[in-house]
Amino acid sequence: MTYQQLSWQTVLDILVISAGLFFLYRTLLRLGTWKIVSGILVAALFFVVASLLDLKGVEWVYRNVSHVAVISLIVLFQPELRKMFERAASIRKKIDKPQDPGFFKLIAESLVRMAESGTGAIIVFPGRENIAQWVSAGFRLEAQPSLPLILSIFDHHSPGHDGALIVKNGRLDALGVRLPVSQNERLSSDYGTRHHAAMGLSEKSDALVAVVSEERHQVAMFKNGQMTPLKTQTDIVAAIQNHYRAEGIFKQFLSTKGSFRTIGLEIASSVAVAVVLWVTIISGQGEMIEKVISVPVEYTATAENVVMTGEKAKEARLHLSGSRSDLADLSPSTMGVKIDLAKMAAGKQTVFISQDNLRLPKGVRLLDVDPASIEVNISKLSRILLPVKPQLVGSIPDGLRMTAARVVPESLLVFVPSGDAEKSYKNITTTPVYLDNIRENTMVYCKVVAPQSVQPVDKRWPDVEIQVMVEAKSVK
Ligand SMILES: Nc1ncnc2c1ncn2[C@@H]1O[C@H](COP(=O)(O)OP(=O)(O)OP(=O)(O)O)[C@@H](O)[C@H]1O
Repeated sequence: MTYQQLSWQTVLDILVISAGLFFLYRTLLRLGTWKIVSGILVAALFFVVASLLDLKGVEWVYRNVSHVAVISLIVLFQPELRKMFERAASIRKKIDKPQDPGFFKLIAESLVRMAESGTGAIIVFPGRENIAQWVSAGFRLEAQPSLPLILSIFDHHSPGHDGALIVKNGRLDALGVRLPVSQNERLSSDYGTRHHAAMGLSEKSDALVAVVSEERHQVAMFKNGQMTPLKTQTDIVAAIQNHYRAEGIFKQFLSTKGSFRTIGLEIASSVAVAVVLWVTIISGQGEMIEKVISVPVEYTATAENVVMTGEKAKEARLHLSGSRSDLADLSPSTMGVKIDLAKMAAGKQTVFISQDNLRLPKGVRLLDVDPASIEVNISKLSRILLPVKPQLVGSIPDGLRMTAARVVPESLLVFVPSGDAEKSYKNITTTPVYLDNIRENTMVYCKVVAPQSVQPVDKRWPDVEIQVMVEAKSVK
């Protein structure tokens, strides 16, 4: 990248790519998919190095495999992509906040009390996203929260203590709800299914899940696939209040734990990777280059009463300029020079080849063309009757002689260019008839063979019948 190339668009381009890389990394880190991502990053790095070293073979493999790889990645990351889109769709949705200011203290106190007494519990506080698709079973409660009610729900003598309690709009909405268990290795196997279930829902949605550990006598909060053990009631109140605060898209993405130093380092790395990508691949693809290619010249049909005569140019060499990626994708067969004969009147015409009669892709410019113009001879047509002359090849076998070669029809009505050339058309011929194998009177069907400038009046050439009559040579 030279200084001249450093426009505001380039800077914006790099910043957008950096932001994309950073958010992608953060999202995948939160979802615990970073192992796959690091594999992809190593592959990408390998490609960048190969590109810098100009290793054509490796580049070729990457270019050809990349389309399949993109589809595979979409399939592989389908759950993550779905989650990203769902998250984006629910960004504007309002969160169902509890209205009672005493709610937070009440919940925190219940959690602390249960931790002290060693009562296992899971309480779910949904965020903006609908969690219905992830949870199952459970019983509708719709009750006003109170300390005795929460404690009795999770009392292990109570039949409804198994499963999670869902809190919506500051009310106890349902109990005994089953959550999706996390398949991630992020949470140590020292934790049991309660913790893995809380982790599972926090990975799949933006819900906050509070867990009280029966064994550890400890409260932990799960949000965005991260577990945070909390010691005091004040910390628990703060965590729940924080969850209900309107979170902007940036905060959601930054919500994975990390110090300012780590986040700063990640942002700097994203910018660095974006710059390397831009310099090695993107700017390379956008670099303007020139290319010379040969393309076919195509002619449309003429008007009814005229015909094109004389030599026809078949190919033109185009000198083009465009970005490396645009020129690499050019296919000469689909971008020929098109000469429109439909509206041309009789006479000699010169058609200049320009961008207008070429089907060039957007962004590709025509610098020069050889030939610069094409001579087109358009002649009026005359209607004449031309005899059909059979094309007889070889000779009749020994002992036989040909007495006649009749053609049906004997002549055909044709259009020929009028003027001086008109008289040069003496006849039209047929596809060959090989005489060497003819031992008796034979009839064969042949096609008409005529120059391009001779056209049948009836639009299509009829098949012609050739009768070859033979007889035995008389021995003298
Ligand atoms: N998918 C689930 N959804 C909701 N709750 C679940 C789910 N799986 C297990 N639980 C709850 O977790 C309890 C079992 O907890 P377990 O002891 O296996 O987990 P743990 O993480 O070790 O928790 P603790 O530290 O409290 O022992 C079950 O009785 C049930 O109440």
